[in-house]
Amino acid sequence: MNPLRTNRSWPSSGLYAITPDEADSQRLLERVKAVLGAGAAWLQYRNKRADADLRMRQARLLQPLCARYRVPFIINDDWRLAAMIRADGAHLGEDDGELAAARAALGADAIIGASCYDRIELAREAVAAGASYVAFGAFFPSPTKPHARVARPALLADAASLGVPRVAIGGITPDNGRSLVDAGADLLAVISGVFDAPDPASATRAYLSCFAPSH
Ligand SMILES: Cc1ncc(COP(=O)(O)OP(=O)(O)O)c(N)n1
Ligand SMILES: Cc1nc(C(=O)O)sc1CCOP(=O)(O)O
Ligand SMILES: [Mg+2]
Repeated sequence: MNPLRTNRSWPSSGLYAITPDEADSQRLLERVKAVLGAGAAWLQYRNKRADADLRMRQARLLQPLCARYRVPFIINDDWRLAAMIRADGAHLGEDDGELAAARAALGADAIIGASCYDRIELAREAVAAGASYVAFGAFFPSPTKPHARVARPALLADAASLGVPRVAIGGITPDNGRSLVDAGADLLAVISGVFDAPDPASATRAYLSCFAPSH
């Protein structure tokens, strides 16, 4: 496991829950509360369908909950929103702006993640530009992003020497997650497997078993 390079003491392994495109803010809050209560390590606020106003309101609703559970609160796509509300970090993909600009705005202690898809070179560049973690995927067919590029689990081992936590994403279930942890993933990032489940708390607990020592 690679520790996060920040002065804050955040966990650097476990379930990284990512919110779904939920318009009903109260329902979102209840489901996130269940997931954090069941032991998710990190939360990313992601809502690709919301306008800027709803994203701001939902982010402000979830932020104190994360603080209460001592779970880092990461904003997807929009480092300016993260800076405005003083979130714990931001996640940036290839269309989401310059990582160095996000680092300059958010400061040294922010968690800034970078999508690296199926490419180790992107991960090297991201770490050089100040990324706190690198994310690879999709490892399995993703109900949320059916056309995502496909990544090989061996990438996770290739990225070990980068010295930052490695996040795996894309179609991860409680049944296939352990194979990625065994391949080197520090965090498993999941949307549908957690939030489309009838009981997100028990789904969360099922993911945690991917990190338990095997007998
Ligand atoms: C942890 C994590 N990994 C990857 C992504 C995907 O980011 P991106 O490629 O920018 O795609 P969108 O999420 O913006 O659709 C992520 N959000 N989180
Ligand atoms: C947002 C996202 N990014 C991916 C990538 O490969 O970069 S896969 C993905 C969707 C993850 O959702 P689910 O857990 O429902 O498959
Ligand atoms: Mg993005």
